[in-house]
Amino acid sequence: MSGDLPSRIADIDWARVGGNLRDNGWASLGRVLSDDECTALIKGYDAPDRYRSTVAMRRHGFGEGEYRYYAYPLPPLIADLRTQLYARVVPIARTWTARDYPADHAGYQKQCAARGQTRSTPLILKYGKGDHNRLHQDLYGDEVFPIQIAILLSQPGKDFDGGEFVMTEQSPRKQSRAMVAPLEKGFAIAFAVNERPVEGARGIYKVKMRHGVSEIRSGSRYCLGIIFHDAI
Ligand SMILES: O=C(O)CCC(=O)C(=O)O
Ligand SMILES: [Fe+2]
Repeated sequence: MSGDLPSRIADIDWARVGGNLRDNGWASLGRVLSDDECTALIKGYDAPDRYRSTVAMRRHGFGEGEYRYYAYPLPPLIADLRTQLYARVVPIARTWTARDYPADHAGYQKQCAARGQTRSTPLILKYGKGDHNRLHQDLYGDEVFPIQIAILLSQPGKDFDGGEFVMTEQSPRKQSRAMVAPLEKGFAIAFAVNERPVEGARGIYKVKMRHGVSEIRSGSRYCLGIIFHDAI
């Protein structure tokens, strides 16, 4: 892949992303990280001083597998991804909530801090054979930024099999809709954290979204999660 991170992010068709998010609650961003960047992040999984905590998913009923929250200050690549992606999704988030979110992530973090949310939320998840991530929403307090990003760090069909990124959407008076996002190593997806607005005949209503990962059948799968609100 070519170009530095700002040009890769600038090259994404953000109007299409906004349209896909509006219509389906998720959008592919295409390739955002190089193979080398993915591999370096995976290697960093075992460097404990990068992280503020490690979560064994089974203990909390979250599934099977493990994840780690990056500690502040974030590694430069993670910090750059978070601030640059925030600047692109914030106009979309404003149309979802009619809230005038700050234009830059530092400004938004101040609003999180004012509600007691100061702990970092970017995370790296690690799954082995038989692991999975139950359908959930990444809520870490009352302050919720409505869109988040995940970047797959491993290659399906080579590093692992199974382990698909799945989402459900629950609309009032309807059965749930299931969606599967195709991802490859270094590819990213933007998706709704908890709900998205839908324009109905009688005004706007909300549909509930959840995301998770189906069982990994073989190999190991790593994923980077970029959540824009901080945690209590
Ligand atoms: O491992 C995945 O693909 C999903 C990770 C996840 O739940 C997240 O990024 O919030
Ligand atoms: Fe998640």
